[in-house]
Amino acid sequence: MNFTDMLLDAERQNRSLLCVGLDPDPARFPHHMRNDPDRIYEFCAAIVDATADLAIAFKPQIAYFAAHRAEDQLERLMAHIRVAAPHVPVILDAKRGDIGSTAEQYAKEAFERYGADAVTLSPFMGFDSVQPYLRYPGKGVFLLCRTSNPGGDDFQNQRLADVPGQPKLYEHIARLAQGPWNVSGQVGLVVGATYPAEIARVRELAPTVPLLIPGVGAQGGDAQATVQAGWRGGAGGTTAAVAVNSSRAILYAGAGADFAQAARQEAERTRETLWRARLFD
Ligand SMILES: O=C(O)c1cc(=O)[nH]c(=O)n1[C@@H]1O[C@H](COP(=O)(O)O)[C@@H](O)[C@H]1O
Repeated sequence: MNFTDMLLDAERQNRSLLCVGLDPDPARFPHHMRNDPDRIYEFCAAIVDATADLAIAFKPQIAYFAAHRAEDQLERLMAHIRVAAPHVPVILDAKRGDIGSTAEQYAKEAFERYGADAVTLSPFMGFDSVQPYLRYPGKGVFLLCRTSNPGGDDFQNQRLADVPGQPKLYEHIARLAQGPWNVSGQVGLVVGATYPAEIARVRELAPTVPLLIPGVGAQGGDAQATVQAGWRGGAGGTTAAVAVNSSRAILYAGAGADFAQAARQEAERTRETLWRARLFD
């Protein structure tokens, strides 16, 4: 099954638009595990087990593993997700972007070493930097488009004088993802939940691509506005997946021995809010 179908299938099975972000920070671990990077796998596996029936996707952030020399724990975690949640796709958040020959190595890392179903990429270096990922059949890529951080304005909101219609950079990226760059049919976009008006604009320009939308929870994005702007589904309509990511608000919902249960409760609450927001579409 290709990545886009996996997402839609997980949405149906788990009745969820919630992407559970796996950003393990040992300094914020529950008291009995605090500051112990050797327990990254154990922490994340407990979160996966507690939310396997609630997530449309899992999104491990690679820096949180690499910073602690914990790539081997990420490998184990990927293998664990395959067993504990075989119906939930995994988006490796790596935000790669490099010349083609180097991108080939990054693609191999994401798809062969870690076995990810999709990866996040920066489109800044152009199409040849994205192409190596598109050669992996069925694998997804999410291009950064309108990111959730305030500094996203610096480039993404600037107009491109040399492109017909003088679109903003993020609008141009959305058009490329919907059209000429989407040679694999598995290209999606990253749009921040902190900017619902821009999510709606991206949806207008890219009606059928999956959207990864981080920024609810710790960053304060509006979950309901996000879904209303980005979700396209239901009978007769265009079906385009939306995965709304929350990391810290779920991972660190509790600091006691019952942290996984606390994470589940927060995930359930967020999933419910997102799921109900579809009804206003
Ligand atoms: O690509 C991403 O996942 C991403 C893009 C973006 O625009 N904003 C953003 O926050 N992210 C990631 O999404 C996660 C957000 O985490 P929380 O703010 O804790 O929910 C982090 O892993 C970020 O690196």
